[in-house]
Amino acid sequence: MIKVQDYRPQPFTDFTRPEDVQAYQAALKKVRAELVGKHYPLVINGERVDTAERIESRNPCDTSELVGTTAKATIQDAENALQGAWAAFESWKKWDMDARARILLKAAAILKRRRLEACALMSIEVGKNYAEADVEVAEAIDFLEYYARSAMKYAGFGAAETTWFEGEENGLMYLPLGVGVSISPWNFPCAIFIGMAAAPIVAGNCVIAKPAEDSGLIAGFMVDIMLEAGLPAGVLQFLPGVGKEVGEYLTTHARTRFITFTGSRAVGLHINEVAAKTMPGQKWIKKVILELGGKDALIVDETADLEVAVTAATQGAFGFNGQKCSAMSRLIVVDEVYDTVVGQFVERARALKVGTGEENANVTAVVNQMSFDKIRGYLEIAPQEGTVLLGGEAPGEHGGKTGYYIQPTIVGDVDAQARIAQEEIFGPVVSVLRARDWDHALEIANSTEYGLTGGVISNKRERLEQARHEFEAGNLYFNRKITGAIVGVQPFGGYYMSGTDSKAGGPDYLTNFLQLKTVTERW
Ligand SMILES: NC(=O)c1ccc[n+]([C@@H]2O[C@H](COP(=O)([O-])OP(=O)(O)OC[C@H]3O[C@@H](n4cnc5c(N)ncnc54)[C@H](O)[C@@H]3O)[C@@H](O)[C@H]2O)c1
Ligand SMILES: N[C@@H](CCC=O)C(=O)O
Repeated sequence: MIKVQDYRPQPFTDFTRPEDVQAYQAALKKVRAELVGKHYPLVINGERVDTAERIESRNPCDTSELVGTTAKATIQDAENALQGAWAAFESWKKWDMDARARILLKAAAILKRRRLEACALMSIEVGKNYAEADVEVAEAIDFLEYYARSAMKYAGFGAAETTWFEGEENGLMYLPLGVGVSISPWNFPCAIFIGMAAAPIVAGNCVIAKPAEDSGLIAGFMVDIMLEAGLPAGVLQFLPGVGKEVGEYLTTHARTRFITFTGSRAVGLHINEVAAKTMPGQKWIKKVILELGGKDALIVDETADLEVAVTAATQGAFGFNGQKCSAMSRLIVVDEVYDTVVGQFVERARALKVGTGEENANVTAVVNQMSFDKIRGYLEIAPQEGTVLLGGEAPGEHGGKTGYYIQPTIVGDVDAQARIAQEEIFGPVVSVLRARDWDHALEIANSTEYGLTGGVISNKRERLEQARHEFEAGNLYFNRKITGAIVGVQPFGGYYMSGTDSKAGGPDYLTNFLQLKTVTERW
């Protein structure tokens, strides 16, 4: 058995220290010199495979800048990746669990050394500011370290307990599923991309990883680290491509054993539907793991510490421009403190600095034209659905740079059933809802089809206990922000329309990618 010290999450960098800011700025220069402009081909069976067409990755904070390109996989590439992964599975499934875990631990060590480069690349590719990028790379390291250790629980015959039965030996063993496809979003393009690949891989599966179109470079960077760590050919196939093309091909394929998907509700539900249809020659029921969107609420009651409330609301709403499934997009405040809380929240948000990821602004540009247009659509209906207290405009430029800039926006007195209170906007736009009292606030919080994150700022113990049971959220937080789950500390995932509650970074996450076999021998 592998000998490692207990898992401890990575500490975050303190960017109030000038030396840490300088180190980050040096990394930005290094990345501009060495990674910007780079092209990442596909990786199939350990070989770099290029394609005639390419996917461009542009800086959302300055769309004139081409950050780099990836290959654009064809259907034939997807087929080759799938067949190659099944061939690799024949040997990978026989590796000892600790040998597989060692590769993740080595990848974590490499990423620790290249932490600043990964951060800087995300600042340029998706517009993360320093702290957001730093926390994400810490999470990526944590996923590798945590899943490597979790894997040990599932090694060998008898890994899960059975009851003694006279005259027989009975035992359970965990087996990998086979080859699966991992489809990831652009908003956590390092941590979620690698977490969704590393977990099935350490469990003995082979994975075709399809990154989001907007974040192929950081994904390619992570694949290079996994290969450098010693992952054998074919175990991780890197397949940047268009979701509707290669994603669709693989999710409907008879030889796909499992699909792990993180992204929008619409695409997730579509995948769930097509994956449920049995294709000719298919000999299993596909396993589908879905992590989808949210319409996450924070309740502030009249007993709350208002400073805690305003800080939690500001961080939860505007961290990475609200582009988190966990973002606070509904602030529910009881009438008695509504005006005070909302007034302070608006002032705090007004002070946020808008700019580029590289400038370390609080709020940067949203990821792409589609997001920009979608959010603009919500800004147009906002005045009919409430009172716009802050922002409300989408200037599309900042400091002379064209980019997908949206003003931090707060809309007050929104009805709980309004579209901006029900639909995921995925941008820096918050709906504030007035509740008569605590019971009404909880009722409003539970009035969407989602169930991802939620929070309560209150000093009343009975209410916190009630919320513990009745607030419908996969991740519930009291007296703090509702974003920023840490691997192993706050296993993450939602239920209802937010997903299958698989709890990434949790103690049972690897069982999503394992099947159990009972073996009995009569003596
Ligand atoms: N619950 C979570 O843990 C979690 C975490 C991060 C993001 N999200 C959600 O992700 C969404 C934002 O990410 P996004 O815009 O990249 O989502 P998206 O659904 O547009 O895309 C996600 C991935 O799916 C692929 N895809 C698109 N169409 C496909 C198809 N027909 N078949 C197969 N694959 C297809 C895309 O190429 C991309 O790689 C938000 O809704 C957010 O809440 C959820
Ligand atoms: N796990 C992240 C959210 C991931 C989705 O975007 C958080 O807890 O804030």
